[in-house]
Amino acid sequence: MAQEQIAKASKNAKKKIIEKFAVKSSRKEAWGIAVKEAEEALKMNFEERLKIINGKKEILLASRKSKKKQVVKQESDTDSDATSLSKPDAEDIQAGKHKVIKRKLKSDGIKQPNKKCKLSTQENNLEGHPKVHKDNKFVHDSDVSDSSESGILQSDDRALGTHRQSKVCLKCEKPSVDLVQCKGKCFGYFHQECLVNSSQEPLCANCDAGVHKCMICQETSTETALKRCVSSNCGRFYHDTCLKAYSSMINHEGKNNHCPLHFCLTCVLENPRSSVTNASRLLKCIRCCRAFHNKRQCIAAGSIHLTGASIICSEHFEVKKHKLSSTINANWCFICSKSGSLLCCDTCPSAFHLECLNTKAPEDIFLCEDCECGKHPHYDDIVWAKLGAYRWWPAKVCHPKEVPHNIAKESPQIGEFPLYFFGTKNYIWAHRGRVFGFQEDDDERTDHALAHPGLTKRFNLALEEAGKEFAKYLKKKEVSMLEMKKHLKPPQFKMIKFNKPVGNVQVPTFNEKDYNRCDCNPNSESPCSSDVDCINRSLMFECNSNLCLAKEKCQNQRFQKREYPPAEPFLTESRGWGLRSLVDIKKGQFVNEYVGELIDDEECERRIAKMHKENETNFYFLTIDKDHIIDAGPKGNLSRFLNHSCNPNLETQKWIVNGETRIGLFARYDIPAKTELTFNYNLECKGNEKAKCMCGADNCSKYIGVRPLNTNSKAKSKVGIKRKKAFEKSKRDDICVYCKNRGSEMISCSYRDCPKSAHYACSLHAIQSAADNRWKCPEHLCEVCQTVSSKQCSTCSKTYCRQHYRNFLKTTEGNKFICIQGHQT
Ligand SMILES: C[S@@+](CC[C@H](N)C(=O)[O-])C[C@H]1O[C@@H](n2cnc3c(N)ncnc32)[C@H](O)[C@@H]1O
Repeated sequence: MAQEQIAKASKNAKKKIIEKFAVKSSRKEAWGIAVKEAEEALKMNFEERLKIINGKKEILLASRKSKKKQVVKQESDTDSDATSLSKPDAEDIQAGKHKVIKRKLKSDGIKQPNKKCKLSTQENNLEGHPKVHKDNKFVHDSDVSDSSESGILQSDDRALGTHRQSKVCLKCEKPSVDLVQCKGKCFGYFHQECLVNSSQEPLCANCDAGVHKCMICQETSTETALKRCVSSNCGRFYHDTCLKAYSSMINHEGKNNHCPLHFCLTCVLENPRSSVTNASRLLKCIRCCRAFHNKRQCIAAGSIHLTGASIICSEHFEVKKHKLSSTINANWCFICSKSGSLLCCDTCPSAFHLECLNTKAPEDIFLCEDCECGKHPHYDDIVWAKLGAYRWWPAKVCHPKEVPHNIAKESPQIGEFPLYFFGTKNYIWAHRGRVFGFQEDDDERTDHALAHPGLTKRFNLALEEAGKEFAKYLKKKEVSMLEMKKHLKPPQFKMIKFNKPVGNVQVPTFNEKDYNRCDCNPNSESPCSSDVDCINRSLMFECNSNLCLAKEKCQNQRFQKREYPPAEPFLTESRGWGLRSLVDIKKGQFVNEYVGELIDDEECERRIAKMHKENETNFYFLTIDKDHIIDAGPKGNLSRFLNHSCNPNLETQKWIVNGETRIGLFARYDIPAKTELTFNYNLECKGNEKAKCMCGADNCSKYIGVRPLNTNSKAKSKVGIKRKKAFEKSKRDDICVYCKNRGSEMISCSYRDCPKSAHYACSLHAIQSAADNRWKCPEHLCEVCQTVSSKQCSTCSKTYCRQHYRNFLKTTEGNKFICIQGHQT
């Protein structure tokens, strides 16, 4: 009874206002009365609203019904003004052809765009009051009641109203400020009546029964079979396998075991290899594991806002038979653009040849990669859209806030969003099953135009408009990408200064006795630099800071002093993060040391297997020798961001620093500031086998670790071997200095430019007894103590170290050395 009175009073008040306005003679008086009555009417609305807030649903329904009646009346009043949607290509399609399409669509069970289609025109709606042609209206009665009954509000933020601060009941999905938190493990909120009545504590049915729904596969399992998100107050459950499969599919591992509801899916899909640092609030889907930043470029179009933090995402769109809600697939392959027998995605228009996908026909339904990851259209996307018999037509995905009033107020189904058709200026509510992304040059498809000689002006206009909008869209996207990249931080790792041995890995302890002091004059301008012939430097030994006579002036302690030119990680186009220098670098300059955990081969294989299992694609293993591998994954320094290139600007060199072998990166040529720094991974960087190389170099071998094409001697860089001058293989002796035979597995003498080689097996004893684990041919070892020699007899090539040479060598007139004992001439 009360409702009727309220509705009647409100109607009367409005009527009176209009009447009073009509009285021209007593305008002032009428104005006064009108204001008074309008106030009353407003008050009435306020009361109405209060009642709604208090949960008096009947009043809400009554008010909606009365409003709807008005809309219907308005529609019938404006019949004559409206323009109906002209079929975009009606003129183009010859009658027969058109019929064929119609028949096909009919047989597919797809509804034709008829008088009930969801359309309107901009001319009528953008300004002033909306005028909707009867034929263009598409609000189904069922839609309105559907949404109100399921508690789903419009996707327009304005509709949130008092629900912004409230929570959502996880059973009936209605937002309310009056909810009780379940005392079980789910931490969910429910209406009292939605909880289990029998239990003493407030418990939801799932917690009461000890079962929960996996937010990924949506199947219910017992608590023991599921894993709960570690985040406090999250309480979402997942099957471990589902979580792993999902993480690898979207190429993102939840930080510290947090579930996917703690990162923005859109940001992750756009930058899978980066941790997204934008901590702005996330809108979380109450039905699944998807969350988005509360920004129009992040949120999936068609998601329904329930509260300021909860949505039902567009993934939950359901095909309804009575609506234009089925998916229409393209009749060409999205890879090769040709027609034929196609595998159609179940939820979007994409279609593929099995051969193009290089896969077998799935037994179950097929979802394309984008749909599987949950990559849905976003607001402002320029798309191709199809409505029944109409041809694929360029359109824009609009935000419900930005469409004409009469379109916006229509209550959409979850997953539906308004589309604006270029050229025709029509609006329609659509879903992801009817749209696919516009691409660069789509507006210049002249072949398409040629295929349809009768192409209408309107279609051309639509293409032109879409092209312009798309260019704007790309520009905007680029700007926002750049902006986003500025806020992105590289994935986290622990910064360390030196290699950290792990497990059984041993590093040699430094013994001062084994150290060879160089001959450099400590008083010279730059002792131990590349300008002077420092014996340690030539042998790729660093001088010891305590023992080198040059002390602080010594220029051969670059690893120890960490003399790295400043560099910064940056996000590359296709290779994840890379490193670039902030200053100019000179040829031969020490750039960085590759540091990380020092592991053995066994541990390395174990780590690689684990990473392969988890579909990890970034590997940070660099081999020093078969027992020592550096893993810069968990711990390292900036060098871990160095990407591979088939034509790199850095090369690796093995140096001995206080008895330990370390790997340094040195410039192959002058490198200007802001250039990406790269080195050739060769086979020394494990884990990248078969990985496609995206270095873009002219000589790229297409795969990381495969020898680059057309390499010249300059481009060759072998990890761990420094050669001051090009060490061309052809110039090397291929006869073993010990057994005098040729053969494979030869190693080269590490002394300067010495061309001598030996079989690995033959030289093993020498390597093992060498202080630095490196082989030098016997010629370069002191005849007495087998340490590195410093002087050599110019006649017989016998060599002696600094301690012993005076006993065995004498200087000749020509300042050469010769054995004291002399030689037979
Ligand atoms: C040492 S990490 C380099 C840093 C890495 N890009 C990142 O984002 O952390 C090596 C990994 O980077 C990627 N990568 C390096 N160079 C590449 C290249 N030329 N092409 C494709 N991927 C590359 C591969 O995934 C490789 O396993």
